[in-house]
Amino acid sequence: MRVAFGNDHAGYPMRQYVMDVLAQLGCEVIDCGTAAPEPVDFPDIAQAVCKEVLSGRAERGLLVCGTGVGAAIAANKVPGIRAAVCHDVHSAHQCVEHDDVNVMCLGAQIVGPWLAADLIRAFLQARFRAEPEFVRRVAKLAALERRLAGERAT
Ligand SMILES: O=C(CO)[C@H](O)[C@H](O)[C@H](O)COP(=O)(O)O
Repeated sequence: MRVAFGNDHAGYPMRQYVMDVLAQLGCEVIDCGTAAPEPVDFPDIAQAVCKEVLSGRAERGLLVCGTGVGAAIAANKVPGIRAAVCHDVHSAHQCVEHDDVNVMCLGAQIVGPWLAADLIRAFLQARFRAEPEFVRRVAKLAALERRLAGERAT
């Protein structure tokens, strides 16, 4: 699987570890993160990762900031992106299975490396379950996004 990965400065300490986990899982990584500890702004990193996902160059996105929260807020501003902060393994797979999440966000200051590896594995191995209630709800998310975009334009 091709994965767009991005980290800000707060995610930087976990960067190499996450890259190694992705490599072990056989992923091809599109690197959108910072390779230096100097401060950068997570909205810029999130935007770059989301662009790769929306273009289809990456099947999933993975963002690591300090808490995962800022990255998720930023990613969810991008139409077509469904992002979630996941710090437990159940959410990491259910968010894909039920909600078709395409970008997972982690907090490098919140979870340790072993849990991060389990979360990444759970997220990447999960597949959307195209059952009527899940399809309907994801369609409603898209409809909500279109409606709000239309209201903003008027
Ligand atoms: O977690 C984050 C946003 O939710 C960021 O990665 C930063 O850690 C956070 O905003 C703190 O910023 P700082 O410049 O590292 O103090």
